[in-house]
Amino acid sequence: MVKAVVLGAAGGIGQPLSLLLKANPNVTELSLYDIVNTPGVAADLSHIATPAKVVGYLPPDDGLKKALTGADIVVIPAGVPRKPGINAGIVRDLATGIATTAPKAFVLVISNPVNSTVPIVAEVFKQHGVFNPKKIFGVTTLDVVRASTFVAEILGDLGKAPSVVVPVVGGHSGVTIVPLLSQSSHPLPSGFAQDALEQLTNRIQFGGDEVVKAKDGAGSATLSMAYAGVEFANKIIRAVKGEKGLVAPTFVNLAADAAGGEALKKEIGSDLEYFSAPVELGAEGVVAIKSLGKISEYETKLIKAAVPELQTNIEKGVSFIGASKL
Ligand SMILES: NC(=O)c1ccc[n+]([C@@H]2O[C@H](COP(=O)([O-])OP(=O)(O)OC[C@H]3O[C@@H](n4cnc5c(N)ncnc54)[C@H](O)[C@@H]3O)[C@@H](O)[C@H]2O)c1
Ligand SMILES: O=C(O)C[C@H](O)C(=O)O
Repeated sequence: MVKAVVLGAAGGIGQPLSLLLKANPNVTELSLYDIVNTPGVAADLSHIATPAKVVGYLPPDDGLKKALTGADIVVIPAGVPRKPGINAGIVRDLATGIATTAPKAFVLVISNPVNSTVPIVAEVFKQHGVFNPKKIFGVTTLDVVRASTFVAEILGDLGKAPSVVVPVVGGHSGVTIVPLLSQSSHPLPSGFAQDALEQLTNRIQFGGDEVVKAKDGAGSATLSMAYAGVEFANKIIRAVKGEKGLVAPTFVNLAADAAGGEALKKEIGSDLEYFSAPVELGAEGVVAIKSLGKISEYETKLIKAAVPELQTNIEKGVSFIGASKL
């Protein structure tokens, strides 16, 4: 029995994400919460012949509390694309709901800027005395998905895209996104030039801009994000159901695994509180934060460039909650 909850379920990401969660036969309950339209989305999805019982909730009559009651996994795609200030308040309020109603749930944060919204969730949980770093995750899977696709394109065979694995570490915005292309399961063609490598890295780091531009500024990635979000959520659901050895890059508080977190800080040469690293998942959340392994000189430089930006983003999230207390 797995209850999944989507907060922001009527949005561009929320709807296809809810559809894909409804398609997972291991989900037995699916609660959809948004400030608009969830009854319609829920009625529509409820006709799909899969096990999940789907219910839509709106803010009146304690809708958030009802949606969250008994949640095992909460996915948050609520917010407005490219409006960090607005999203900070939305995520703070939703995190307060989770901390008071479902503090033991796995929380998967999609709302941007992930480098700041994850610390926001963590700070709210700390205020409520329910912080468990093993269960709060920033979803960076879209960067991983993009890396697989773009590498397969370069190899001239999109058929390989599903099997190309490239760890992407750091954070989820611009230069904080660090693809470890030297570790690609499918190596780049021999003689792949440094400037081509830099172009590919840049394309992964700024893949979001490509979509925003193509949509004429009317929105950002929604369908690929829903695909990526469910790829990560489904891994969490498999871990909750007892599967072992599942590893995925995700943005976590490094206290989630004290020894692994300390070792990672040494590797990146910084005592950042949060970082996206390959994480082993288990029924109780983070089992281990993995080493980055052997990385190239170029990737070392990319990490160096990511650290100060990450530090600023993390501090912004932490201080947003500090300031809200005043
Ligand atoms: N992590 C990633 O890789 C990634 C990728 C793409 C987009 N995003 C982010 O995801 C978020 C959503 O993007 P979208 O394209 O789906 O936006 P959208 O505007 O299409 O949908 C957002 C939904 O959130 C709802 N919402 C707003 N305030 C709410 C609240 N207080 N409680 C519940 N729901 C609320 C809205 O009603 C809307 O249905 C944005 O912050 C965007 O930047 C993250
Ligand atoms: O770029 C955005 O605003 C959305 C998202 O973070 C993305 O990577 O596509």
